[in-house]
Amino acid sequence: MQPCVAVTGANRNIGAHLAARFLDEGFGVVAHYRSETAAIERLAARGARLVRGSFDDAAACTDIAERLAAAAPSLRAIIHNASSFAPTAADIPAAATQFQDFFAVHMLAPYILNTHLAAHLDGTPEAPADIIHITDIYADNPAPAQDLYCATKAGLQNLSLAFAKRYAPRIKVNAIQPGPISFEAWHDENHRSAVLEATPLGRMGSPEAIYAAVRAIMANDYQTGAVIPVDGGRRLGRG
Ligand SMILES: NC(=O)C1=CN([C@@H]2O[C@H](COP(=O)(O)OP(=O)(O)OC[C@H]3O[C@@H](n4cnc5c(N)ncnc54)[C@H](OP(=O)(O)O)[C@@H]3O)[C@@H](O)[C@H]2O)C=CC1
Ligand SMILES: Nc1nc2c(c(=O)[nH]1)N=C([C@H](O)[C@@H](O)CO)CN2
Repeated sequence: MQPCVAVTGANRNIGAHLAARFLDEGFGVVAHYRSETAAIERLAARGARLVRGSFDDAAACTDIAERLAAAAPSLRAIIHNASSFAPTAADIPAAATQFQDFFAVHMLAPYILNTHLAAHLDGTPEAPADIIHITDIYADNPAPAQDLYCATKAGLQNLSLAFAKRYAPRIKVNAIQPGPISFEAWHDENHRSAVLEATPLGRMGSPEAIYAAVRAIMANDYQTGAVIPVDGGRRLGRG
């Protein structure tokens, strides 16, 4: 039977690329998504099983976890890719709402899904399964304008270390820290130029670079609790 991988936020960009590449390589895929997109329809047409839902609160995360478990009784890996990214709002009530939303998708959802799905991960001490959290280089060195996003990504990164201890030796738990893979529409030209100027490799990364890091972690049976930047050196700057 083909090994199966669950990917969250699989309807666009990096998540959609990860799911498509796992299908290319003959894995079964359970694709979680929130909004309908052409990319999620393409994954379904290629045989991916779909689980739709929004990580709004504990009840919603638990419901999604149960539907993921039903869709894939046996899992080789779970990739926590889903994420919300926005500058912190200027007023406190709006920022407080953002904080709850970022906490739910970046920390509560991985916590609940991992706790529910650990028994469905088909690892052994000799051949461990994988949980991979996609964090951000900003988890270690936050951008003040996105402080709430960064803080919850740092929380996810810390959960990676706790889960690495909790689920060893049957499951490895690692984090990947992307650098500039894509820009948001609200990133102006000055920001884009400044980011690339501060990136030693001088160019944007790609979703394929993240997929390569995912597959390298899965291929290494002696790596857990690792935090792996895939950022063109962006975290170092040039100075
Ligand atoms: N792109 C980059 O340069 C960088 C990316 N990263 C990280 O890499 C990962 C992928 O990035 P990227 O592809 O750009 O991400 P996107 O922002 O393009 O997509 C995020 C995904 O998460 C889903 N999502 C967001 N909030 C929720 C929620 N509350 N419940 C369920 N699903 C939700 C989105 O669904 P919907 O379509 O419905 O909104 C979408 O599928 C993320 O974890 C991101 O933080 C880190 C650093 C840099
Ligand atoms: N969920 C997301 N997280 C992040 C995104 C994104 O588009 N979605 N993008 C970035 C930035 O582009 C950054 O890497 C470059 O300034 C960070 N996180």
